[in-house]
Amino acid sequence: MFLINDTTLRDGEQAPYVAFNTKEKLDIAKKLFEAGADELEVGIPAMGQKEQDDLKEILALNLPIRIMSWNRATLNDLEASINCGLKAVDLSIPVSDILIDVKFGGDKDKLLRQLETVVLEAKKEGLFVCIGGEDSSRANLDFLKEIMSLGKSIGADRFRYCDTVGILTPQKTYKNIKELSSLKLLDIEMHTHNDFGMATANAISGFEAGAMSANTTVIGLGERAGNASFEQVLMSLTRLFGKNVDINSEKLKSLIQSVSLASNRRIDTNLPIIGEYIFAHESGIHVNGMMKSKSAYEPFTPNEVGLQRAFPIGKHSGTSTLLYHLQAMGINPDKKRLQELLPIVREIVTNRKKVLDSTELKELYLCSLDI
Ligand SMILES: CC(=O)SCCNC(=O)CCNC(=O)[C@H](O)C(C)(C)COP(=O)(O)OP(=O)(O)OC[C@H]1O[C@@H](n2cnc3c(N)ncnc32)[C@H](O)[C@@H]1OP(=O)(O)O
Ligand SMILES: O=C(O)CCC(=O)C(=O)O
Repeated sequence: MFLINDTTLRDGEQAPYVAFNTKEKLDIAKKLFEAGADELEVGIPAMGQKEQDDLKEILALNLPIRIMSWNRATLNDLEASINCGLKAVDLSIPVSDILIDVKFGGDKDKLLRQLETVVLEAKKEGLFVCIGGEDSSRANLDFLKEIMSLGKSIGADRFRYCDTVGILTPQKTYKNIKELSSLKLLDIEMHTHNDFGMATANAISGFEAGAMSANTTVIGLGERAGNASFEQVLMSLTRLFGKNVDINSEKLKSLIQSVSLASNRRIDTNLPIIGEYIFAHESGIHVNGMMKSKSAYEPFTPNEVGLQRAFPIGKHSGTSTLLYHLQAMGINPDKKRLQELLPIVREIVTNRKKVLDSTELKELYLCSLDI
């Protein structure tokens, strides 16, 4: 069982120039649940009253999934979470030498003592505790093992392995997670960043190596280049690894639109899983194949993600595309004429940088009959 713990409402909102209001947060939380998220990380109580009020409203939705907050591993942050009524917390602690220097003046003993105190307090309150290993990918593996052993001995439930600055590769992820997961100390959660475009691949690689869950964000929103994307991880798990999620395409589409609007980020037309053009087949050979079998050039169907298939009439079209459009308008064209039309279509499209619509094609075809 591999869980998706979505952090659109925490790390996603940390993306520069992004700020969600309460209504947007509630809408996104509901839609994340409906689209298949197993758990949600929804905010940072230490930010103050407004954030705490929002968190309470999200909890009041009573979604039947785990709702978590993000906290520094401090008693004050923990207290703020407890006061909100949260039953699950991520307690974050730096684990790489560079961040231990920055945040704990290099004092690992102090760090371990503080972590122990705060985890024990959280467990005393009956909370589910995930230890967030900030900057795990730049940390010494032996130190991670020490943190995980300590975590296990004091009752923590999970360790979040964070690729905080996004420097992992799938191979390195696999090696590190395999080594840590084989110790069977704590369940491991992947938290991957996209600085080199590998966040989703690294999350999946962690899963293959024994991690039990991954943080995601819708449209990959998040710090700097963002996080592993919810829709990419969800679809990869269901389509490539057989995870049993009933993806509701309408819900996915509506979730993505909500996050795009609330974050003021547009969705690239070629964005995997959800980009508007990812089922637009222009190349002649592809269209020819698609006319014979719908799975010829598609890894999954557009309706699974609420998109539509298209066959634009463009520079790379072949006669199959022209035939498809003309037949749809009740014309049974002469194949030789279609061959003659191809260079004309290419020239028009290249000159004006815009594909032909089917009416223009019809006119072109009918004109060619008059010549
Ligand atoms: C990798 C990540 O994504 S971590 C999550 C980061 N997210 C955010 O920062 C978004 C929300 N943050 C905020 O609203 C504010 O930064 C607050 C409310 C949390 C804190 O604000 P301030 O009190 O003004 O502190 P400020 O942000 O300047 O500094 C953070 C402090 O937390 C300390 N700190 C950071 N991480 C940790 C940690 N995991 N455990 C303990 N202390 C920590 C820092 O060392 C610093 O302490 P210092 O003041 O003694 O130098
Ligand atoms: O410590 C955590 O739980 C996550 C922190 C984070 O967002 C990161 O390391 O990128």
